[in-house]
Amino acid sequence: MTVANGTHARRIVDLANLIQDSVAKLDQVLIDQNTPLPSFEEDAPASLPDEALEFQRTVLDATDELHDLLLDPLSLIYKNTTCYNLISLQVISRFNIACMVPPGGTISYDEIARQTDLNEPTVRRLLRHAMALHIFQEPEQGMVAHTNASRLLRDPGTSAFMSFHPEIAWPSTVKLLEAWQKWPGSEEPSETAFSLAHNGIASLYQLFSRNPEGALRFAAGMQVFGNLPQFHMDRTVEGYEWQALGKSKIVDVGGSEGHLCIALAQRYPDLTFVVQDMAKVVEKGQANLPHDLEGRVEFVAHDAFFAQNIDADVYLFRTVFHNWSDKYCIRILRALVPVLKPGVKILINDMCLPEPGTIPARVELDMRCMDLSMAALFNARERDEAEWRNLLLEADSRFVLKRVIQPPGAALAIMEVVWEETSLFPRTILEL
Ligand SMILES: C[S@@+](CC[C@H](N)C(=O)[O-])C[C@H]1O[C@@H](n2cnc3c(N)ncnc32)[C@H](O)[C@@H]1O
Repeated sequence: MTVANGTHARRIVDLANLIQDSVAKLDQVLIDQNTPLPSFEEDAPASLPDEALEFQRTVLDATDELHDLLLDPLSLIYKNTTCYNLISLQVISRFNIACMVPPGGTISYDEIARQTDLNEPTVRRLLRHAMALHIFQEPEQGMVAHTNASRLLRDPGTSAFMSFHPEIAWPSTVKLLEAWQKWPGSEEPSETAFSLAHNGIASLYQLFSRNPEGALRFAAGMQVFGNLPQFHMDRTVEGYEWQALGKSKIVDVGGSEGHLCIALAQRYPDLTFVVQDMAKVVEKGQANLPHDLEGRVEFVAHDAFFAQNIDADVYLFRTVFHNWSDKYCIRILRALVPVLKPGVKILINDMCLPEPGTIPARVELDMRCMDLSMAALFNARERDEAEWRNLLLEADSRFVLKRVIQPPGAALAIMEVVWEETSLFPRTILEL
């Protein structure tokens, strides 16, 4: 039971004090750096200075917890049942409404309606809904202006990033229960909520192979997704002792167009890289490689399910395994075996789900949403430490998870796995 001076009562006061203290420190950084205060205004800065990020995180976590603590449970349930945000966001991105609103100016609902196939009352109700999310504002009756968030949506990549949930994730997620009931326990990437929602199109990859324009838009959106602070590549670049690897060769399996390897190569001159991905992807990466990295970053088309044929000191997998069920992850891991020697490292840069309630709820919720998203799209999952250990053991007991590094502020952990040949029960690719 909670009494007025009991645990919960103290918790709200503790949280309030923490918020006050952290806001004061954050404010001091802004004063010292002569940076404008956070606001929703169109010209407000898109991010806080690096020195303020730790205080920002503390305030966000504490205010969220305080907010939820002060809601009565019925209101907490009500808050979490909303399903309407995505409809206004879908319309904004479908009609590219952010580009209709002039920077620094206004446009009427009527004029926006004329540029879409919607009528004025519909546009008004949708945009007023978005305004309650701080996307657009109505500085005078009937006129629409930007906030800093809506102005960001003028950028095609940001618009593509926003459209992913209303256009792809949402229709799939509403089919998740149906998919689980239709194909209980399935690990197949074609037996998914996504395929139910997209008239039998087997996977996201198949959808994009039929729709190259959609594929480009998705790629642009994913690039912007990578700018979210918790997914930023810098967390990986700074979060591991890359320097201590000395003169090492790293193969980045499923490394896309090589953005991580390029960032690592620029920062750590002793390292060399091979980026492996599908042929079309690596072709693009090769074409865009900065000249000064030629010879240090190589691109090779390689299917991760086929036996690895490049000898290296480290095999890196960044957000690759979360796209696959255990069955397929095991195949990818076993495909490495032919080239592995004792001491070779496998670095897995992917989420390592926390024990429930051990990290701020806001951060945990994002991770658990990503887990459900992987289920809906790929029949895949995010994994906790025990699940990672089981997966590695199942693939081959010589894969030994040595460390789970959680870089500060990062959603993705860096899991250091070492190939050890002293194991009692080695299993190799030959047993597949
Ligand atoms: C979620 S993305 C991660 C990309 C990159 N590692 C990063 O962190 O930005 C997964 C990548 O795996 C690649 N991929 C998918 N199937 C593959 C396969 N069979 N062999 C090699 N790469 C594959 C995709 O093309 C894509 O670049």
